[in-house]
Amino acid sequence: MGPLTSLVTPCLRGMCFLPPTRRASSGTMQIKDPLNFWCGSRVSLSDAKKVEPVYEPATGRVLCQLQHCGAAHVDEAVRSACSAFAAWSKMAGMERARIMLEAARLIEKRREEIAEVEVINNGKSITEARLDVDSARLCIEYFAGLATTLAGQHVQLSGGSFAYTRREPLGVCVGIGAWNYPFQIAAWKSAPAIACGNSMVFKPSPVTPVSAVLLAETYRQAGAPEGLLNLVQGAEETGTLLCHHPSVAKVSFTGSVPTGKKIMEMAARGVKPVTLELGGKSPLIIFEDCDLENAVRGALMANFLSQGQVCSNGTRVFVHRPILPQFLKKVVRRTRDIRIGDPLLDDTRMGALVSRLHLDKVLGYVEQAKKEGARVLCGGELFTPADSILKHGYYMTPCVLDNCKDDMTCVREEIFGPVMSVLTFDTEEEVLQRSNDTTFGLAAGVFTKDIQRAHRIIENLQAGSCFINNYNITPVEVPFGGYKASGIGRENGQVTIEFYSQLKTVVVEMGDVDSLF
Ligand SMILES: NC(=O)c1ccc[n+]([C@@H]2O[C@H](COP(=O)([O-])OP(=O)(O)OC[C@H]3O[C@@H](n4cnc5c(N)ncnc54)[C@H](O)[C@@H]3O)[C@@H](O)[C@H]2O)c1
Repeated sequence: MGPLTSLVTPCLRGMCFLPPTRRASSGTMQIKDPLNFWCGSRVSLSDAKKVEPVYEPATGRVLCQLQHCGAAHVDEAVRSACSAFAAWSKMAGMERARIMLEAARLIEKRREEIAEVEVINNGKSITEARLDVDSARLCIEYFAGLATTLAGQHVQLSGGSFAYTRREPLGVCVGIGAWNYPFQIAAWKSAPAIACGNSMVFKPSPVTPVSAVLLAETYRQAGAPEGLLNLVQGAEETGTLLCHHPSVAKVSFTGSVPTGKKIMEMAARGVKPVTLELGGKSPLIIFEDCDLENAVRGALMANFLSQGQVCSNGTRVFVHRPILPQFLKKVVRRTRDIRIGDPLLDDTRMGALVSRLHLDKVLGYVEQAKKEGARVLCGGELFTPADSILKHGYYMTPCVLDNCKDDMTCVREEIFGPVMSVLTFDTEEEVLQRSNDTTFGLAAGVFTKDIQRAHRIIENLQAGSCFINNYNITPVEVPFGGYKASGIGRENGQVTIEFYSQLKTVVVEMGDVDSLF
């Protein structure tokens, strides 16, 4: 595979894409246009707070230079969102829905282009990136439907008087995203926000700043007012400016627990509501009466999607002692078979981790696990694909650790890489106690054919997103979010409307005022 620069043609502004009949290849995309976006267009900063390189994980090559926003830029973006809010919040739900459905249609049309950009900036496989784009589109379609249903209540009072409630938007919402699902996170935050009549300023992770701008452009092309979704690029400093901005009504954050705590503290100072989607160290419990083939497939889905960089991953795999040998044999065989390599190829199942720094961190966790007594059954090593273009990419082999104990670092901390820790258990009571012995509470899963046991276990697991006989399935129609330190609030599902709107009560007097004075 060699550079194909002469074959590329621009399809989306600023990005070089192959014509629809050709596919992009790793190591060829150039990104020149600015990635900040407000007042309906991309903005180049002459006075950027900082400029730093963004990498292509598959090749280790610099993809573009990111301009970080300072206070004045954040203020411009928030003002842009304020002016869009004035128009958007007064539109009927049907009118908002129409624009959102058009945006969803445009995303479907551009599915391949967006997925390729995601792969090139994030390193995940194209197969997964396409599903992420689908999830983003479905989320926008789902909340477009809900936009038409927003309504209040009418309550009869005595003497012909009555009260009614109005479900109203909050104002300018801020979204701050992590790097593992860049496009999908931007959609999962903006869709419910705008369905409720809010506008948004979104800050992507500085590691993966490239795809969210395609979403902002798409809303605009679909007919949304200028400033409905704005993007400010940057890191901690830019995020802090957003959280403290006096015109911001709410902060919705996806990221790590330590950053989530800081966000909550900042929002508390302005008495702003928060949605926090944070990290996890979730248990997956496999009983001896399960369908073993399905349980093994579930364990792989629970650990190796997105190179293991998934918040809800079931990385503590508790296996009932009688089936441990069969489980390990099957899971190791399938893990060894995972095809690692160029994430833009259709048959690749595991691409590159997001950055050199993160790859080193994950490999460090494997070394630490070995020192603490865990046994590496497969993987956990640097991987260099045969294609020379990929030789500086951030690849590792997916790892299964056996002989794990509850107090090991690999069992207690979120590794956020392709590392599965296998533990054994004997009784239901024991596995429940051990599963819940964590400050996290994002997700949990159980494999068993005993339906009473399945529901009993799930009832007693302290986790917000649970699975019976499957894992990591996230339909947009159902709420997603965590218990305990894994978060506050929910994304997706009807309940999310409550996190992006507020209720006004109006009491209407039909008689005379009965004054006590
Ligand atoms: N629960 C979920 O839905 C979910 C989904 C994806 C990722 N995650 C979690 O995200 C983490 C990985 O993502 P990450 O490394 O990008 O997380 P992170 O916490 O380092 O950063 C997340 C975002 O916060 C910004 N940020 C950092 N410091 C800030 C501050 N002081 N004020 C405002 N913004 C600030 C970053 O620039 C980035 O955009 C993992 O812990 C993972 O579990 C959770």
